[in-house]
Amino acid sequence: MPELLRIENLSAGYGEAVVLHDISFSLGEGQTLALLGRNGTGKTTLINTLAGATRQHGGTITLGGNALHKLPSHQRAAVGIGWVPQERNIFKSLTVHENLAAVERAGRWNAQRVYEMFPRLAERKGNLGTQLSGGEQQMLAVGRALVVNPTLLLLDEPLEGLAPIIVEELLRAIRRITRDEGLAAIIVEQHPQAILAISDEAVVLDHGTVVHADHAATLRTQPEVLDRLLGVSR
Ligand SMILES: Nc1ncnc2c1ncn2[C@@H]1O[C@H](COP(=O)(O)OP(=O)(O)OP(=O)(O)O)[C@@H](O)[C@H]1O
Repeated sequence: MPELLRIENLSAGYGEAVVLHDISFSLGEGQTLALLGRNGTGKTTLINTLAGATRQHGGTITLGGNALHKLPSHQRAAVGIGWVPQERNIFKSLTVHENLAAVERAGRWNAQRVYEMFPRLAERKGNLGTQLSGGEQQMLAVGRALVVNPTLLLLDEPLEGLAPIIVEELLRAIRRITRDEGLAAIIVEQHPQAILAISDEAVVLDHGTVVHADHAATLRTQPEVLDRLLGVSR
C-alpha cells in the first residue's frame, strides 16, 4: 500500500500553548484511521492541525509528497485535504446547492453524486443552511468536503448529537466513501466500536501523545485494552 500521509514528530497547539507532543504515524492510500482517546486528549487539535487551523510548533506533515505543514489552511484543499470540522461550518446563508457549488473542484465527486448518496439533500437543494436539521447539516458538511475531491477526508465526530436513524445513514455513507470508493479518511468518534468496524488502523491519543497505534481489527477484538486506553471502567 503506497503511503499517503506521514506525520513526523509533530507538535502543535494554540498560541504558545502546546497541546500535541511528538506525534508520529503514517497512513496508506485509501486507508481509514480511527482516531480515538478520552475527552480533551487532542483529537480535534490533531485534525485541525492537519487542516492548518492551529499553530504548529514543530515536526512535519507530508501528504502525497507535499509538505502540508508549509501551506496555509486555504491552500490545503488544493493538495488533497477534505475537512469536516466538528462545528460543521456550512455556509448558513447559502442554499444546499450553493454550499456545494461554492467549493466544487473537478473530479469523481460532484453535487449529483452527493445527492445520490444523501437523497435528503437532493430534496433540500434549494433550502438555506439555516433551514436544515442537524443531520442534514452534517450530510452537507460531508458532501462539501467530498466535492473538493480530496485524497484524505478528515471527519471530526461526524455522528455527534444525531438521532440513531441519521447515525445509521451517515455510517452507511462513510462506509461507502471509505470502503467502496477507497477514499482515505481519519475519523474522530466517541463511538469507538462503530468506527473501528470500518477502519483499517487505529491511533489512540492521551495528553496529546500517541499511546497506542495498531490495526483497527486487533483493537476491536481487545475490548479490555480499548477500555483501558479510553479510561472506561468496567
Ligand atoms: N482554541 C483553543 N485554545 C486553547 N486551548 C484549546 C483550544 N481548543 C482546545 N484546547 C485545549 O486543547 C486540549 C485538547 O483539546 P481537543 O479539543 O483537541 O481534545 P479532544 O480530544 O478533541 O476532546 P473532545 O473529545 O472533548 O472533543 C484541551 O486541553 C483543550 O482545553
